[in-house]
Amino acid sequence: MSPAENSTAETSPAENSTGETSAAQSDQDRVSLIEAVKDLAVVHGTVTLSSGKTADYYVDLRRVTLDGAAAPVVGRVMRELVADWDFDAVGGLTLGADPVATSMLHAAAAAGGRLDAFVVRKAEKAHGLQRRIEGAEVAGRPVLAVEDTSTTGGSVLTAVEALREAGANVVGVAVIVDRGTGAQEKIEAAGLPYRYALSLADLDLA
Ligand SMILES: O=P(O)(O)OC[C@H]1O[C@H](OP(=O)(O)OP(=O)(O)O)[C@H](O)[C@@H]1O
Ligand SMILES: O=C(O)c1cc(=O)[nH]c(=O)[nH]1
Repeated sequence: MSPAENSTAETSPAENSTGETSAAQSDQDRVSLIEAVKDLAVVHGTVTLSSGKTADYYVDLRRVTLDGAAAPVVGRVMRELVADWDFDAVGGLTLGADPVATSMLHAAAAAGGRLDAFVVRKAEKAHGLQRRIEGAEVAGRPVLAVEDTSTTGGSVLTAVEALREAGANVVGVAVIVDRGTGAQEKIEAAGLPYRYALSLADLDLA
């Protein structure tokens, strides 16, 4: 088998031999992701959010990013969302960001590429190697900061601050669901481009 044939055989059904997702597959992935978020993650009722504010619905994306069928879709959709950005490692503030980053790592591998991942701890670990950022070394590298959902943008900006302190070049922020409550403005004010895969309108929450 030639190297080209071999690489085709190793790609996922969603990818062609160059690792690009076809337009039809992208559309199908987006529809699947919207369905998964609506079915698994949207919970109606009064909830207290990370920021301390209250809201009348919650989007528990961990139920999607840790779902065996939906997680690979998350990886493909998020890679496609930032396909024109240049980075070689991905991660964010634990815990919501972690499976988003690893889904992208696996999607890249399935497409014959490579993407490293890292986890930004909420606080530096007090024992062991006492690291704040676990996994791939980020110093001097172009990295993408991800999040499952953003409300105020505070969590992902905490990660961005830690990454910048560690010497990473954060190229942008990407999240699965944007709640439309000020994250975009805050992240852009920090000098970063911001993209989201799904808006409230996509989830019939607007
Ligand atoms: O944009 P923000 O106002 O920061 O809110 C969004 C954050 O809230 C949730 O995490 P949470 O704080 O519940 O912690 P967890 O990821 O450890 O579950 C979510 O996963 C985001 O990280
Ligand atoms: O702001 C938050 O804490 C938050 C909102 C949301 O919809 N989902 C979530 O996991 N966190």
